Amino acid sequence: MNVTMVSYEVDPFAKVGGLADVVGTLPKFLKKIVDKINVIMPFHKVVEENIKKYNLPLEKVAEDLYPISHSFKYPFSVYKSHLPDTDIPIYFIKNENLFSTKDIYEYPNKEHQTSYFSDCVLSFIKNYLSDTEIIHINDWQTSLISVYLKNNYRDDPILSKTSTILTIHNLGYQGIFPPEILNISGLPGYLYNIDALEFFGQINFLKGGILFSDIINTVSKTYAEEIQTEEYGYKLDGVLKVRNDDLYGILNGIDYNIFNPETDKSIPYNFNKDKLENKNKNKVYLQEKLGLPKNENVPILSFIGRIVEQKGIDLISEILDYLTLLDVQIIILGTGEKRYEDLLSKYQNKYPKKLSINIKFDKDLAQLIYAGSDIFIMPSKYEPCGLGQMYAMRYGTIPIVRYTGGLADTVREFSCETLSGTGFGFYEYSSSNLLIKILKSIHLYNREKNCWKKLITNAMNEDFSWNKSADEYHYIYKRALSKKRF
Ligand SMILES: Nc1ncnc2c1ncn2[C@@H]1O[C@H](COP(=O)(O)OP(=O)(O)O[C@H]2O[C@H](CO)[C@@H](O)[C@H](O)[C@H]2O)[C@@H](O)[C@H]1O
Repeated sequence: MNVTMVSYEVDPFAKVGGLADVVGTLPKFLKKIVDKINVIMPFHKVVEENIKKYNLPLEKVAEDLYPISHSFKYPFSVYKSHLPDTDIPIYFIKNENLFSTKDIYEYPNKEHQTSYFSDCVLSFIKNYLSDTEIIHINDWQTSLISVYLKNNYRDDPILSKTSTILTIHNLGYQGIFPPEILNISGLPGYLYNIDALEFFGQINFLKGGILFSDIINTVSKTYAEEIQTEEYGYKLDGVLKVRNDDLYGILNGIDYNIFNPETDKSIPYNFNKDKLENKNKNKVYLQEKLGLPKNENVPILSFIGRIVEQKGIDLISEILDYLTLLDVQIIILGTGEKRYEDLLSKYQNKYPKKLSINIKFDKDLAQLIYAGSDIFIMPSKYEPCGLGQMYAMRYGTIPIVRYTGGLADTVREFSCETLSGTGFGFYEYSSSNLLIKILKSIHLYNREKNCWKKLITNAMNEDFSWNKSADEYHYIYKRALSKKRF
């Protein structure tokens, strides 16, 4: 079984969110069960920086290649490296004009960039990775790959032999553009049709991925159900229901070797569940680093993530004033929508001794926050899987979540009576529900020390490694091979 994964982000070469973590780690676990695995991504500007930072090799393997159908007849070259500490090849599609923005999602005409990239990937696979049997695409940016394959290349002697899997990491982002993009991409005009890519007078790339991929999956079982409802379906629930027989939910894992509090080099004090005093030392180190008063007895609440509506930022900001009345410290790390960034930054000036608002992307600081805080809040409006809560639990930091999507599948409500459970959560999306769970956890932290310790142990005992999920991917790969849709 030969698999080629395609993604816009792969850690550590370019990362904005959880997609990068998944495509950066899943191939390592799939390697044990498939014959061959390759990864392809764009040569974003930041890739070069990270290749140097992580001291990884880079060689040019092809140049003067062209897309097959796309109307942009610009040449591209291909560079090769490997995923760190593995021999898994990763190929970068390079075109100076199309992938040169500092922020990887900043390019003004994203439909030009992503359609060009998708066709270039197929051109490269046809010429250099022709033994590929499964192309595993991710999110809307790579969705046109399935559309090209099942329309433009259905008679191509090499490409027609490949099966496709689409993983939806976030249905909230679909890639919706004016109809002219069909012509520019070199895709047939008949796709402007309600049963194909047409979507309220526009073209929807993700809809194309859903309709033309052999198998579709999303990143938790609950989210796979939720997206077939009007509330979570972002107007694609009907299309997803049509593909219900081929739609799976496979929970993401995390890399237990990298995210290991016992060996993690990015935190000053390593720890495990029997040596929690070192977790507190990380806390004091974190407080000092962020200019908060040093006190290992005050609970730290943290949030790490993209600062966007999805993540429940409005709920957090609604209760910040009240939280500062309590003896707690709050740390926020993230970037995203300017309106939320500005809103949070205002609180920083108001409560400098209680709050640390960090509007930036900083992987090392993220690790330190997972390790040094006590409670991790993730009150998402919707959450396909969520990795933050899993990292937090691995580092003995207790999650408070809204029970939706992957958060519902990974966090179990703790009870001091039965001593079972791994965190706290609520269902109805409201700031008072979030506040109640925060108050409850602070009460346990301060007054029920034994309960709290058991809760930490339970959270640290959870197994969110990739092994089980990699087996499930293996299963859907087999299904994709046996079931080609057209
Ligand atoms: N400012 C910052 N500095 C440092 N690190 C930062 C950061 N902001 C975010 N991160 C990191 O980015 C990752 C975020 O991953 P999540 O899965 O929680 O959310 P995201 O919405 O990006 O992913 C989407 O895809 C993933 C993968 O499938 C799904 O889990 C999720 O539900 C879906 O929304 C974590 O590793 C976090 O530590």
